Amino acid sequence: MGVITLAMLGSLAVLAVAGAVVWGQQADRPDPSAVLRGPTAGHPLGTDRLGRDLLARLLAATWPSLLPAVAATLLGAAAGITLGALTAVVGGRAARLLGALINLLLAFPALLVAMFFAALFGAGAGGAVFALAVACAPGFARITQTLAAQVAGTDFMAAARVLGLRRHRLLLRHVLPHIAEPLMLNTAVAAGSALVALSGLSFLGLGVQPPSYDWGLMLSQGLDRIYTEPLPAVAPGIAIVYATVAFQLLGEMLAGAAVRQARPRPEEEPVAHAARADRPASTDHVLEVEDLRVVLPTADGVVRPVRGVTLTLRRGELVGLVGESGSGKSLAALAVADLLPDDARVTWTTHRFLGADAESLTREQRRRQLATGMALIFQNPASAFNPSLRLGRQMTEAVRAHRGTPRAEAVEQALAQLQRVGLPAGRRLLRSRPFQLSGGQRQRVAIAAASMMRPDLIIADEPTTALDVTVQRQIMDLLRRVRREDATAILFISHDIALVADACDRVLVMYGGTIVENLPARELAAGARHPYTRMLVASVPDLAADRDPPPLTIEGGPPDPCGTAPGCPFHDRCPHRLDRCAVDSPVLSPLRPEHEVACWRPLPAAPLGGARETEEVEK
Ligand SMILES: Nc1ncnc2c1ncn2[C@@H]1O[C@H](COP(=O)(O)OP(=O)(O)OP(=O)(O)O)[C@@H](O)[C@H]1O
Repeated sequence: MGVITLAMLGSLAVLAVAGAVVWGQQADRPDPSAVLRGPTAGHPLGTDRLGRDLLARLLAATWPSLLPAVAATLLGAAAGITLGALTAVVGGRAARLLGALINLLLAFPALLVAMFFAALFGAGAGGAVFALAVACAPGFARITQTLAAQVAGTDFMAAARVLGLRRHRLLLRHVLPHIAEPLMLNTAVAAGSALVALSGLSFLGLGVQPPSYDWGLMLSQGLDRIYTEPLPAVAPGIAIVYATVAFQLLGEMLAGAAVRQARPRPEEEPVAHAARADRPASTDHVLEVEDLRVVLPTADGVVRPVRGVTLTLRRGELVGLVGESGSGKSLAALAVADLLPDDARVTWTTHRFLGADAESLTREQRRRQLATGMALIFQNPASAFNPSLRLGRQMTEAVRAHRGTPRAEAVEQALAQLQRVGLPAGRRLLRSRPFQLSGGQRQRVAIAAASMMRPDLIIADEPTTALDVTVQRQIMDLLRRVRREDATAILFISHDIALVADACDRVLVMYGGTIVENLPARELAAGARHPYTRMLVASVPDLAADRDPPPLTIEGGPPDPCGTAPGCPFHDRCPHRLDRCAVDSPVLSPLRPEHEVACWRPLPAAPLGGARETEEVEK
């Protein structure tokens, strides 16, 4: 498509530049002896009423046909984009007024607007260009407004506003660069439409006026004798279609290039989705995942945020997943829930949920199994709910869709769940919209909604991080209640080591996309054997502890998620590393029942005094 598009655009560009120079004289030379001729060898498209060669006129008209179309598009785009983008940087009332103005302008059909203004500005090429620019500006304003609205709410815009950036800087530096790509595509496509519209205006006598001419005027003049000589009308029609298709293809090509740039193909990895037959399915195991890997394409190459995660969750078990930011906790969880974007490459050797291998299910069976068996609770309860829908509808949606539960029964179930999470005024709540609730209430509703299907597994991705400390404990207690009463397994992702140690049964410690230690939560403080776990625990500040020396910090930074270096991911930050740590990757191996570690040199168990003492003893 790229080659064809470039060939078409190239031919138009050559004709536009050379057409008037090469064929201009011939196009304007009258021949009284050859008036209104049909196609002959000398005049392949025939002649007009002054005996001028129509092929020469068609080729010479490339420039006067294309230039006004491109000019009108650029003018309309500049006006529309400015209008639309302003809605993102001006304040509330001004933005609403601008929005209303855009809606008002859009209410009139573009061609009617163009005809009105063409008549107002006076017939002629200049008037037609301005008329068309006015007509296409609202379309650009609308798409820009929509795109800019997505940028307006971002954190970086908020930060830029806090920094006191002026509006034009916000516009030029933050808004326009983020939405430039779709606008360019739109402009290319709009140029084709502008050509058709301008030709239409010339056809109607509102555009180019004789003795000037463009394809639209030639089409109009050829129409008089279309039944006797079709070519004089058909040929300019074909020229208009040809140029319009070239502009449309340019838009398609730019769109394709944008998508490819955003999603380069991830490298093929030799990991197959082959289930391991040597591990029998266990009904006690809700989830069994082995060697889970995620590869994500980005503009700078592929990242490998999850690099061989193996985890098992038993029924009713509350398992904490901890690790520093960027270690791949969320992506591993989303991969388990099949919620990663389509371009993510997810592989595993075993993925068994509720005893069924993922490969043995059809797409539809798997979708249904995940929808009914698994629920997710996200960090930000504000974005977990659709702000425009009442909570009742959102809470009952899944049971009604997947279980066919009648509405009244679903509402009763929702009320019972709300009661259980400590929100007794259920009926009023079900009629509320998410923004009417506090963060803690919303997270309770999220837990109630997650429990509606009585799922076998709840993945809670930092459900307490956005809440204050007292509410955090309440939410944690709720999750424990849910798992106790429903025997639901819970994977609890958190940065709060103390909370995890206190509330969970087992802790998985993640570093650099792999699980480096799996141990009972009660042993986290004193029994951790991996140096990273030990340092992670030692870096947690304790209100009761002596502040001198200050809490430990782990020197260095996390491994590059794009890197492919061998060895232990923690080796360059590890004070206990051996030579082999840089070259051999340790695998998660049992030290004793219920305790696994991926380390070539696990530390000795710490004395009862805790991790900090061990660090000091070792130093
Ligand atoms: N859509 C994405 N495209 C490319 N890289 C991504 C994408 N999402 C996440 N990453 C990268 O993958 C790595 C792991 O991200 P993930 O969100 O799983 O970390 P995390 O351990 O959950 O961190 P946090 O505790 O801060 O939420 C990070 O380096 C992140 O930058």
